[in-house]
Amino acid sequence: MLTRDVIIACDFASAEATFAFLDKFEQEPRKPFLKIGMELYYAEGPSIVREIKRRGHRIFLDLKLHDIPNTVRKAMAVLSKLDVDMCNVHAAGTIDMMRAAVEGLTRPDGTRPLLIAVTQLTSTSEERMRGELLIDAPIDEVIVRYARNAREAGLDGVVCSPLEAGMVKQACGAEFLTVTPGVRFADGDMGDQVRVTTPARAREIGSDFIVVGRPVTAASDPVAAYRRCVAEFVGAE
Ligand SMILES: O=c1ccn([C@@H]2O[C@H](COP(=O)(O)O)[C@@H](O)[C@H]2O)c(=O)[nH]1
Repeated sequence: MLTRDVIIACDFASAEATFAFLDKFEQEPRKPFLKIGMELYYAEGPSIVREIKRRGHRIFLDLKLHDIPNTVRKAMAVLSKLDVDMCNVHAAGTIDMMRAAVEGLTRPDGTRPLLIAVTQLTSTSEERMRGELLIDAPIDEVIVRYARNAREAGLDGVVCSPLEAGMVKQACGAEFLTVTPGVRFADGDMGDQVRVTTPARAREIGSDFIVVGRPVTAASDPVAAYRRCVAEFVGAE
């Protein structure tokens, strides 16, 4: 059983900016769990993963693979050599693609990082999903269906909004992970996110991990913002 935690999205353009940010957390008793996304990984490559790991952080490598099964299997086999704790694919790639991802990610000794699937991006509204993507179903149904597909393919959980964490747990079981971006403080700016809620509400609904970027990285005091997330979502330890 994994313990509820806050994951900081390190959406920075360079290693230099990332380490300047991380240096602020030197005195923290807990080493924050970090997410490395496309921007930082494409800028710096695998060395940024190794260096952050060397500093003792857990890493969610958020590259959201979405391609034909053979390509995803081979790409995941490469990523399996990086010592990350969690990585992901898009559930829209189908059950076959997700199964291929599991195969590729599994190391010769049978171990692998956690693998989760993005359901519908938290920046997508039901209106746009129906109107632009021509997916003609309630968004909650789509998310639960993608979560069931991910579970069938052998994945460990999904990325969804915290608003959907409860229904995913109900459909797929309490152990099936919900990793949830789309988190804002009650007084915060939504930016490009659509399906959002607060860290406190995410905890009530049952999310396992909240992923928080700009509310922490763009805060005037990022450490205080991170502590606020931990206090609301994890509570007293
Ligand atoms: O559906 C998704 C999947 C991934 N993300 C990522 O999470 C963070 C959120 O950052 P904020 O600044 O807190 O909005 C970002 O790295 C996204 O790539 C997501 O938001 N929604």
